[in-house]
Amino acid sequence: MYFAVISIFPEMFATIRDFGITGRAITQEQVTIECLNPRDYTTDNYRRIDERPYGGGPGMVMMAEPLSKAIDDARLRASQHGCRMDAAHCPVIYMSPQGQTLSENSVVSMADYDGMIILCGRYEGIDERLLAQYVDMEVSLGDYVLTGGELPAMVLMDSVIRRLPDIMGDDKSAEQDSFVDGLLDCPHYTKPHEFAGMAVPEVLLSGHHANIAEWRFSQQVERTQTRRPDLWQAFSPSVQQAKWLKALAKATKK
Ligand SMILES: Nc1nonc1C(=O)NCc1ccc(Cl)cc1
Repeated sequence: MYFAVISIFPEMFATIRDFGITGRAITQEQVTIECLNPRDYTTDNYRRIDERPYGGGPGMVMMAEPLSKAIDDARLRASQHGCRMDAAHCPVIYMSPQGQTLSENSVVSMADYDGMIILCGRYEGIDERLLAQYVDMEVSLGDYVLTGGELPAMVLMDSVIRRLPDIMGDDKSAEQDSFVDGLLDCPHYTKPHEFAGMAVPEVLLSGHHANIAEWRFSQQVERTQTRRPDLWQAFSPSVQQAKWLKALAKATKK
């Protein structure tokens, strides 16, 4: 999958390029991340990418011209990487609190794209005419305001890369499917057997995989019911999960 990020701080993206699963996806050439700096598309001596806002007010606004040239170049490079250049296959995504809130479901569908071009804003905002002309999708991490779009862009790329095929190996399915089903994750334990006077739940040491799977599901149910009743309301169990729920209901009735 091809990612182009438009940002005045390209160095920030070393965070996902140089470490962990996202870094490995790049070395294994499953993922390409290119950073394009709008400053490289300016024509004046000061390499201006921001100006005072029309209508007055505090701060600066990012100018349309350098961003439009950077996005045009990103589109060219995306097509050279084999991306089909339309909104359904390689959208221009703008990270902002005004966008649609990111969820695991939308991450899963975005993993099907050939690529994406992610626009990272700074200052007070980006000239609206640039957004109108180029942006296919506005995405928000949540209702809080950061100093720029770079961290949101890295969160988006990290979550999408994690859902690409052959990235997470075979252990992905277990923990991943549970959350995608709309339940919170179960607790996890590892060595040593005892920590701070607390042991590990016996069932996890039993080697009884069916009981372990049922116990983990019951923990997910309990956590989701207590911490996220909204998710619990929306939850639709699989056939196996419905069987476990029935058994759980019986057990709690006794
Ligand atoms: N919450 C969020 N979810 O996605 N992005 C955010 C966010 O706060 N961006 C900060 C931001 C975005 C655009 C500009 Cl021009 C300046 C700062």
